[in-house]
Amino acid sequence: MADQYAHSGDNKRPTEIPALRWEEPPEGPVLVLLDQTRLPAEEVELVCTDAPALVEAIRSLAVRGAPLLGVAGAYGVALAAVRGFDVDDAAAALESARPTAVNLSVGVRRAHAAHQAVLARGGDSRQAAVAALDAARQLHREDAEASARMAEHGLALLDELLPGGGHRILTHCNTGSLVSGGEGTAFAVALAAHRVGRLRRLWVDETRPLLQGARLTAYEAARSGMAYTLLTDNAAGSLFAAGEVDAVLVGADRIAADGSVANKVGSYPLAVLARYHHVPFIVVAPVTTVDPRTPDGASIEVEQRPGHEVTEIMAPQVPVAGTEAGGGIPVAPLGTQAYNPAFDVTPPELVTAIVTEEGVVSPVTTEALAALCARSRQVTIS
Ligand SMILES: CSC[C@@H](O)[C@@H](O)C(=O)COP(=O)(O)O
Repeated sequence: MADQYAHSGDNKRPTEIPALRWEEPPEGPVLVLLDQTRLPAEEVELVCTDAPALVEAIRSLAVRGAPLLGVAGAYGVALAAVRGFDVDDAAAALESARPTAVNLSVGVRRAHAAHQAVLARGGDSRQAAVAALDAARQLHREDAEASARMAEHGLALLDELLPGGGHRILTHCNTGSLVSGGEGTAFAVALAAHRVGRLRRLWVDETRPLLQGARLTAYEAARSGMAYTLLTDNAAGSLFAAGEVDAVLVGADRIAADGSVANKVGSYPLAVLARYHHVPFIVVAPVTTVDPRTPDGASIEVEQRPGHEVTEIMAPQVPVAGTEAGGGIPVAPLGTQAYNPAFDVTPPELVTAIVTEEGVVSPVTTEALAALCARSRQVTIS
């Protein structure tokens, strides 16, 4: 395919964009988020001073992506604790802010458990708050480390599956430093391939309806200097048919015990296309995304988002109160019903491999995933 479709990012700014940070100004501790709803047009920060503000930021997707939701949730518990709010209430509200990404509840529970453990030992609320914050910081560091190890394992897998090099990788949604304490999941693998000169091109699905691919992945790809090309989600079929895709790399929001993968809606059709065209479909996710308590794909709760995200474009993320409208530009007749699941589920038989920081699972089976979880100190098998 002709190179006029490619965009070589020429912006050599740092590739790691801090998606969130903890700050302690004189007025009191805050969690500062890069507002992802405003990217790429503006780099605007959102300052959360309490858990309800963070819950709203999570619902509106100002902060998003499975690993980062876990880190944000943990800091949210710490924020409630250090500011003297009810920590149990905050933890419950944060955990239920979005249902599909298991990492959110993993992060919230980890900081909450650290807080509770100190109280149970007779510690005071200040000591308990310090423990919650330490747990959040530790999770943040672990996420960065996991990201680096996933990139190593993922690159080795690509080299094994595609020995010729010059990889043309298709990705969906956004999985880079905007969703992680490090360089992300699937995007981190593409970045690793780019750094060693083996990425020929990153194909970026725009990811309707909220355009995480166009707005965020293209933003990250441009910053990294890699060759990338944006396509509408429904152009992926013709790209496969033209023989232009060597591998698909996506992240995950929850991986059931049987290896079913919930990820951004549109991932499942890519897996079907990949199988038809004999292209590997690779999922990259930290071990915390594997949820042994969810037995199979049918048991994964898929978040349903408001219809206006489909019937309008450019809607502000805070909906217009008391109406179904989102305040954006209508692209469908008023009153049109919309089907808007945020995620879909890919069955394990369509997944070539799951890359984690603990290594690669391939073929994807219940037994192999259970062994992975048993090896990892981060996942407790019930
Ligand atoms: C590493 S990120 C994996 C997933 O969280 C990502 O692909 C995704 O689906 C994010 O969805 P979002 O609705 O933007 O939070």
